[in-house]
Amino acid sequence: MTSILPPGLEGNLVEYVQGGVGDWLPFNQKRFYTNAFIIQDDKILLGMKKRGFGINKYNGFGGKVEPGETLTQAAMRELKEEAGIDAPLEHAGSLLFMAKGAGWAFQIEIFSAHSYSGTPTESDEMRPEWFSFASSAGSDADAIVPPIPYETMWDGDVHWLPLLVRGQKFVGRIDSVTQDDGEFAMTRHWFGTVISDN
Ligand SMILES: Nc1nc2c([nH]c(=O)n2[C@H]2C[C@H](O)[C@@H](COP(=O)(O)OP(=O)(O)OP(=O)(O)O)O2)c(=O)[nH]1
Repeated sequence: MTSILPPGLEGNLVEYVQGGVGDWLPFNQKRFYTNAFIIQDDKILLGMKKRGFGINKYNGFGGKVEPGETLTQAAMRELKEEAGIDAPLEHAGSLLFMAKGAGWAFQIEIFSAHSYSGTPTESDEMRPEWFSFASSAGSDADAIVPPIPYETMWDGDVHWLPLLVRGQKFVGRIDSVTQDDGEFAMTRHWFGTVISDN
C-alpha cells in the first residue's frame, strides 16, 4: 500500500502506522541531528539525558551535526562523547520532528550497531544503561536487565524502536506542541517502512 507522504518525507515507503489530527505544521528549514543505538542479543543501550533538551528521558546518543561532518562521522563522534564507546554505526532510519512555533524541523538520522569497543561510560550529558526488548523482559524476578522504559522516552519512540531493533529501515514524522509543563505532546505522526530497491 502506498499513501500520501507527510511533507518533508521522501523515499519508497509503505505506511506502517499513523495517528493524530490537524494539518501538518509548516517549516522552512531542517536542522540535522544524529541518534545512535547499540543493539546486542536482546538488549539495547540507552542513555538517561542529564541536561538540555529532552532532559530526564532515555534516548540514543547523539546531537547536532557539525559543519563539514558526514552524518556517520557526527553519529560516531557523539557516541564517543556521550557514551565513551566506538561502534561501526550504520544508518537505520530517519525521523522528522516538528515542534509548533519553531519554524524549523529536527531531521534526526538514526544509526545502530551490533558491536562496539570500549566501556559504556557516564558523561556530563548521558548515563548509559542496558534495557531488554525480549518478550519476557521484566517478567523474571531474577532479570537484571529491565524492559525498554517507553514511559520515560519521547512519545513517538514506541512506534519506531521496535522497527529499529528488528533491523527494519523506517522514516517517520512527528508534529508536536509544547504543553504548559514544558513537555511535548504529539499532535500527529506518521511512520513508514522503507521498501528496498532490490
Ligand atoms: N528519540 C527521540 N529523540 C528525539 C525526538 N525528538 C527530538 O527532538 N529528539 C532528539 C533530537 C536530538 O537528538 C535530541 C535533542 O538534542 P540534543 O540535546 O541531543 O542536541 P544538542 O542540541 O544538545 O546537541 P549537542 O550539543 O549534543 O550537539 O532529542 C523524538 O521524538 N524521539
